[in-house]
Amino acid sequence: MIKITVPATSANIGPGFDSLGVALKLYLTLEVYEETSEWQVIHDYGANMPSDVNNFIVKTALLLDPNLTPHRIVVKSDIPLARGLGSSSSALLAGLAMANVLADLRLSNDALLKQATALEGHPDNVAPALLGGSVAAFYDGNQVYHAPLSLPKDINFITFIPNYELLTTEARNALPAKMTFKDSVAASAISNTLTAALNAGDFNTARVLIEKDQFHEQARAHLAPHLKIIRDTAHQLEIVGTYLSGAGPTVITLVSKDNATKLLKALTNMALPGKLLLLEPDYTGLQITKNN
Ligand SMILES: Nc1ncnc2c1ncn2[C@@H]1O[C@H](COP(=O)(O)OP(=O)(O)O)[C@@H](O)[C@H]1O
Ligand SMILES: N[C@@H](CCOP(=O)(O)O)C(=O)O
Repeated sequence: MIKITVPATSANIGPGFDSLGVALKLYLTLEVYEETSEWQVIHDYGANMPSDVNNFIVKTALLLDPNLTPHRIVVKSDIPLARGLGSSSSALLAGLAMANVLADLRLSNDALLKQATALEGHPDNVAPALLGGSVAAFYDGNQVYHAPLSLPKDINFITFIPNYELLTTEARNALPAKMTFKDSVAASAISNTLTAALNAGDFNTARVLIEKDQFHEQARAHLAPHLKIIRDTAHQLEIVGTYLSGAGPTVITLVSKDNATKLLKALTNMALPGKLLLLEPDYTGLQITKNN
């Protein structure tokens, strides 16, 4: 049996639209069993998720090798679908990694990252899901340039996952078609300074900049009205560092360990419709193990 494990991811981290992301300790696992005459996908996502060759994971694997022999595979995941925690990237990477192993293609991580980014359209989920930790990345249509970002030691991600789905395609449709030159300069300056602050270990500057996105949050505010509510609640506790995770609707606040309990308690008392989790970064990324 081959087991592939892929972490969830939180993309953008505020102002790093389509370029910053972090892997989190929630996982999709794909177990690959015996060869079969047709693809069989065992999962508990419900009847709307295909269980045959039309399954997204199988379709992705077949893009890498159309002649792949069908297998029985089992998918289990703690990553909620269409919530802004990178479920599609985890499934996509699992499919690519499965094809890489089954067809013995021996693609490097860089080659896999390029394939995954080309399919996903942006590298901010697939790069940290593959490599672990936090990553800054840029895809020029040909190559993925990427570099690790430092995270403060003992950082926690207080994560509110609303009980409704929001497809990334829908949330991308809400984005403006254009930005002025002046606004683009300001928005990228914020993002650049955030990455420098994180790599310098200056969390006090970083957490303020995390809330200063000018690329996407405002345009998506109507799709995730709880972003403002959670940010305001955190501010009342003097906690700064709340952002829309990926395309939403999940909202995350980056906190030090001492602030985590305080914020969790306040948010629990508000009983917003959804799930609250305290997550930590995953520093390992995609893993493959083989058991005979
Ligand atoms: N494990 C999976 N198996 C098959 N398809 C998946 C899986 N995870 C995600 N998907 C597909 O990706 C879609 C969600 O992707 P997307 O809208 O980008 O949201 P997310 O923020 O969770 O990545 C799902 O509706 C489903 O079609
Ligand atoms: N940069 C993308 C990130 C999408 O992440 P997801 O987890 O919501 O798929 C965007 O903001 O559209």
